[in-house]
Amino acid sequence: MNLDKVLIVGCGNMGGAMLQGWLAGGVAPGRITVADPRMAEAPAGVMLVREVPVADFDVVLLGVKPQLLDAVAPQVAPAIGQGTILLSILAGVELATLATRFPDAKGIVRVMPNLAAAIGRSPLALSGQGLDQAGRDAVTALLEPLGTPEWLASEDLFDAVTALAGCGPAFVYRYIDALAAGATALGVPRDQAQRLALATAEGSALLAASSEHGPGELARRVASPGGSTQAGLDVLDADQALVRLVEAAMTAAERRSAEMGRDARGG
Ligand SMILES: NC(=O)C1=CN([C@@H]2O[C@H](COP(=O)(O)OP(=O)(O)OC[C@H]3O[C@@H](n4cnc5c(N)ncnc54)[C@H](OP(=O)(O)O)[C@@H]3O)[C@@H](O)[C@H]2O)C=CC1
Ligand SMILES: O=C(O)[C@@H]1CCC=N1
Repeated sequence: MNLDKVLIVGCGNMGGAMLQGWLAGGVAPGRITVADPRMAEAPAGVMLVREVPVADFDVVLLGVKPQLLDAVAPQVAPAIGQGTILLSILAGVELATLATRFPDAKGIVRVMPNLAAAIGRSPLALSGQGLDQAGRDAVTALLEPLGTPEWLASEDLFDAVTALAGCGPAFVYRYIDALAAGATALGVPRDQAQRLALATAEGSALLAASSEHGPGELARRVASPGGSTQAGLDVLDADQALVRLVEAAMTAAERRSAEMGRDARGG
């Protein structure tokens, strides 16, 4: 299946990151049209329009806020022909909700990426309806330049996966800031602490990604018995303090996704 012509509707933070990732990954700019009312300019070769054109696209990527679904759906519907696959990155909004707004789509796929799509390093969780294996394979191939697409066993996992893959970078950035703030409190100059915290996070993630060992074993290798790392880990691990805090944050994010989905369902 040939997914040649792509329309991005709403090219803000996340749609823009996907556009950047596709171009960096070698997708020809002439394949992509962007419909966004206020985007200042599109990268060279990408067509920028202010309103959704009446044309058949192979793929329409919906990149607006979930709360705008009902306002945008009538504008987008004319761009969806019998052969069009709709990709939605809208947090919370279910396949069934999308199907009522876009009944003509050949297939509908929810995608949960994150901002690292811009550098081809995003997880991309997928759940879809209406596509055969060839269609799913074509969607996977289209998304591969953005990172690591993987299909979920069930759409029921989507809000949980949103809390991880979609929101996750913000949680990681908070942790990097917390490392820097911790060092600043110990007297390290703020800008130096920020540099060291970022380099620590970058090196640790790259090492974990390329290591045969999991994060637990890597942490064990950092922590000499009775040493300074173990003293710090004892604080993070006491009463599962860090795990419980992160679980609470992810639960809140998951609930908010589900709530946005319910709001969109009722629209
Ligand atoms: N940000 C993230 O990291 C992630 C976001 N998402 C999902 O991505 C979606 C977009 O989020 P995000 O990129 O952060 O939001 P943004 O507000 O940055 O992007 C939305 C874009 O849509 C534009 N827009 C508004 N109305 C229309 C319209 N009628 N037609 C076309 N474009 C329109 C907005 O323009 P203007 O600003 O001028 O109104 C803006 O450029 C959300 O549904 C979110 O759930 C999913 C994963 C991660
Ligand atoms: O905050 C949000 O709702 C979106 C979904 C995942 C990341 N950003």
